[in-house]
Amino acid sequence: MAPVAVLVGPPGAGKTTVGEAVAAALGVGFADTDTIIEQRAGKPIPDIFVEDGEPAFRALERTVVAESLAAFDGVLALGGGAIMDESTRKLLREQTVVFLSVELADAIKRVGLGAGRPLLAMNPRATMKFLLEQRRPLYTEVATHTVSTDGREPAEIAPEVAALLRA
Ligand SMILES: Nc1ncnc2c1ncn2[C@@H]1O[C@H](COP(=O)(O)OP(=O)(O)O)[C@@H](O)[C@H]1O
Ligand SMILES: O=C(O)C1=C[C@@H](OP(=O)(O)O)[C@@H](O)[C@H](O)C1
Ligand SMILES: [Mg+2]
Repeated sequence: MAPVAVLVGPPGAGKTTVGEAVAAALGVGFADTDTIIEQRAGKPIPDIFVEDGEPAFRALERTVVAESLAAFDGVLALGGGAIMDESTRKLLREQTVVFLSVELADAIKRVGLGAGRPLLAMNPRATMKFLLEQRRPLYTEVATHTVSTDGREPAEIAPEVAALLRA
């Protein structure tokens, strides 16, 4: 079993929002690894970062992503940093992976002051700029499809993603 598609991209790309709409359009299930992580940990992501530290979050994320890739057959959204892990990138080589791209201006507009995203809690703009530059090659490496989201609404992006998955 494998997901119909895996959505990757930076925070604010719309993985969660667009992913839900794509799954609905295709009539398949939707899952977000961040939600599964929160269920497993029994607390929200910011609390995991503060109480257990980022390495503990990344370890749980690696496990949840691997399990979901093996067992889930709908549309799967990953957290923005999941692709930092080399073993995760390796697993993604066998998957249909849609990179939702977003540039700094729109990403910042969408995540605001970073509420609920602990990495962006301080200096959201500088941090986002760094994350985008550091991760862009990794998103590109794992992507089988790339869809730009800048200046576009989810209502326009989701049908485009659904269409390319049907093709
Ligand atoms: N294309 C878009 N245009 C405008 N706002 C968007 C778009 N995609 C997502 N959003 C909004 O941006 C915020 C972050 O979206 P989300 O789906 O959580 O992104 P991700 O999961 O990639 O971090 C949400 O408030 C969402 O409603
Ligand atoms: O970019 C990251 O490292 C993270 C992105 C978040 O997911 P979204 O990309 O859905 O915001 C979430 O997994 C966590 O806060 C870490
Ligand atoms: Mg998300």
